[in-house]
Amino acid sequence: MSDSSTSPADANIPEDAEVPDVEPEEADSEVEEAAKTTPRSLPLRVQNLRKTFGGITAVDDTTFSVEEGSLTGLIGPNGAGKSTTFNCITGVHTPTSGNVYFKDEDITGLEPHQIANRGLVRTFQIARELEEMTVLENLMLAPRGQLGESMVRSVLPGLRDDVVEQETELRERVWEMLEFFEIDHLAGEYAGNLSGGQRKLLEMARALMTDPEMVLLDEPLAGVNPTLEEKLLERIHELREEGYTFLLVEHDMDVIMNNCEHVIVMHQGTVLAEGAPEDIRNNEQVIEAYLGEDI
Ligand SMILES: Nc1ncnc2c1ncn2[C@@H]1O[C@H](COP(=O)(O)OP(=O)(O)OP(=O)(O)O)[C@@H](O)[C@H]1O
Repeated sequence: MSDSSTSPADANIPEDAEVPDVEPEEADSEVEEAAKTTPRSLPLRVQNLRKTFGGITAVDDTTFSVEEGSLTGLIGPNGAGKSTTFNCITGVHTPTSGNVYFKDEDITGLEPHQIANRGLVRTFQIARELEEMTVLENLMLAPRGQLGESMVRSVLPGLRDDVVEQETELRERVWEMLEFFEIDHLAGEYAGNLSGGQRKLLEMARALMTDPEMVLLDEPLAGVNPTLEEKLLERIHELREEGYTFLLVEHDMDVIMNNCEHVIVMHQGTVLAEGAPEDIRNNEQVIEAYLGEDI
């Protein structure tokens, strides 16, 4: 799904260009060392986030960040404030106080579509109106800023060439996405007829059609059978290798512990602990918060 582009190695280098006098082996190890020590950037930063509903404090002074290109898990017992945090990040709720930054830009209080336009999206359940459309139509309608829709073409004779071209490109991208998620055989099926797992694949494909940099997944595996679960996780890992960043809320601890490289634990509206899965699994405070549930 990544664009094919010219690699630096393919670039034309003039014959008389000055070449640094470094032994190749030495240069390699320097690059490797730099990669190990250079911290990755933090596209998402949540700072002192607070959200109250009347007298209930759902999120209370929550601060965390997510590293670029990571698959980070957000966990916590029921009522810990995970969904409210998600909703504050993606513009569904306006925080009572605190800030959300995406790529160093303050996105606090923006509308969901404004946040999506900046490259931060979440998956949404397929709404009723979309259930009455085919899988293909669902994806055609998903991307931002598209001019060309089949419907527009049918009502506007003599569309501009650039609009037709845009629709052709869009169609190609939709088929690429359908094939990537292995749901191309369902292109003509109404979304309302899909199984729970197939819906999750479509939800994720819809989110990716907006060309995001970061995807927030709220329980992407709920109700998904093991075969589709494996497929979905494989796709998430492939996308992460391409550079996408993921924040994942999931109740299934095995999924979190086996797939995420960093885990943030919320409890009573705030961050209780964060770290590598093995550290979280052995963290006394986390074990206590889950009251002995298996983690
Ligand atoms: N719209 C709302 N109105 C009133 N209280 C709310 C609202 N949304 C969430 N809450 C309360 O805020 C607290 C945190 O809820 P939230 O759904 O964010 O937790 P969660 O960690 O996602 O829980 P779960 O894992 O059960 O989905 C809970 O006490 C919940 O009852």
